Amino acid sequence: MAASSLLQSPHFSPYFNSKPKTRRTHFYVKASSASDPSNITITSTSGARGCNIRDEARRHNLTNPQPDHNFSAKYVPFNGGPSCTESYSLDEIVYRSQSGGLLDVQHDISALKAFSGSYWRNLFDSRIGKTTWPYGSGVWSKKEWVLPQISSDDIVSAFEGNSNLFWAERYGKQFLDMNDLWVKHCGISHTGSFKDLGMTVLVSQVNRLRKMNKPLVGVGCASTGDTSAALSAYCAAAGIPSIVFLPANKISMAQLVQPIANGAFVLSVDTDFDGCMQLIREITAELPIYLANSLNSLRLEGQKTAAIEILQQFDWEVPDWVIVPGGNLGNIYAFYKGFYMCKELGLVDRIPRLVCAQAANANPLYLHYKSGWKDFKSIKANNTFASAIQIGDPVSIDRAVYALKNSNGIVEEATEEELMDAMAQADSTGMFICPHTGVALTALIKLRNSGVIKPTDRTVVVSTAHGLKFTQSKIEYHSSEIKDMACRFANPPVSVKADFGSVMDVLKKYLLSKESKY
Ligand SMILES: Cc1ncc(COP(=O)(O)O)c(C=O)c1O
Ligand SMILES: N[C@@H](CCOP(=O)(O)O)C(=O)O
Repeated sequence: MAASSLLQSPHFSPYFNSKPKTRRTHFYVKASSASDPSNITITSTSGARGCNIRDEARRHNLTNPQPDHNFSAKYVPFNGGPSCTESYSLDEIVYRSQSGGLLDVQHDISALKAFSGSYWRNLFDSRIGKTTWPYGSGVWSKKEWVLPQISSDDIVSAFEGNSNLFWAERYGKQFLDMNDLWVKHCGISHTGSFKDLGMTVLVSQVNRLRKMNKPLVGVGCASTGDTSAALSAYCAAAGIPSIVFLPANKISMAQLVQPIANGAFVLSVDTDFDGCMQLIREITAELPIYLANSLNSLRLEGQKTAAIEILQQFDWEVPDWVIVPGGNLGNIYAFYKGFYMCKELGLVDRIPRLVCAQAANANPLYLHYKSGWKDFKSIKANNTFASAIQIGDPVSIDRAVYALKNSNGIVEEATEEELMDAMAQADSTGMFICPHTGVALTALIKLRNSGVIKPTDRTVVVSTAHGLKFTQSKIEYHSSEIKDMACRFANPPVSVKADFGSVMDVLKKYLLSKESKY
């Protein structure tokens, strides 16, 4: 029987029919060799009562050794070209190429290509909605494409990913005359941002390196708030010390309290994010602290799974546009890489056009794009409500330019008023987005107004963090407290005396105002 039909067979959805709390039956795809993709069987094991999912996976691996596949990955210089021979094992501690350039994780594509696009689609689909370790994670459900060589036992996961792809029906129709607008809610996640996707990969690899007795005492990052939250949570789950460098008074309270609560060593540094980034790079070169920012290409391997997930959620149909807010610029490349791998390995036949959206107060990529990609200049980023992307010297600038050039991409920007208005309008249709998503929505509004994005184009806006991390900006907006901003969509609470007549008066006024709109 062909692999794809086996995977589609009713036997391959064991969890819907079993009673997980008492006794589980696990089904595994087993390939005897990567060079013979047709030689795949499905075997099952029965879990004993009371044992946990990691134990079950461990026992399964002992009794059914992993197939002798050839999947592997290594570091190579980013965009090094076919003649480049420089490479490093993922078990080395290295962040830069010999020439000082960025690195990329390169997979053995020919080994992955031994399996068809439909094999991969079916395999990934078969893992959704289960609790099998580690595939219950949206990241590790694509393990073969992420870190193929890591033992499942070393993985540190909060079953991140599998985030909601929300059909923005009312927002699309009411504000943009669009019928097929979607918001990928990457911020509805373990620590409230897409950073969890990359951090599970990085911390898992650190866990492995520490077990190999590599000299790593802790893991560190510079952060505008979300990377530090994710790093500290995953490190805490694994019992690994984390050290975070935060720009003093430039991140939200909700973000600041996350690493504090998770037991990180928190340094509040009197500089901006770019200053913190410079410092952590210097420090990690001197001390046995592993660098967790997206300069480290391991992170992007996890983040790219959000792109694969979007395709999967559309039943492997490719959207026309994907809009991503950009700061340090790792994520826009991660999306490109995820989409590109799906095309290269035959899961889909094209990739979407990418849009990177920046705050006008922190827009070095936008300026570079507008100059026709002439020489890039870093800038001093100004304060923005989209504080997590207040970055003037993005480490992944080369990756972002590559992603945009190769996806026929566009860069847009949003002023403070535009991003706050977009956020308020989106919230008024039932979302509760962060200001960075407001930046992405502003890009969409501009591209719809100019006719670049058509009403029927299937468009995905990537929402990168949970709105609850940024309540202060919403409070200021709805109190109309922001200097030089009209706050056109503010919806302040109405103070009313505690008597029947007063309440009736304000309610009648409110209901009349609603009635006049019909
Ligand atoms: C909420 C949020 N959105 C967007 C971004 C931008 O992602 P990147 O730095 O990968 O461009 C960040 C971090 O930089 C972020 O924390
Ligand atoms: N927004 C980020 C900035 C750092 O980005 P990274 O992806 O390079 O870690 C944050 O939350 O710190």
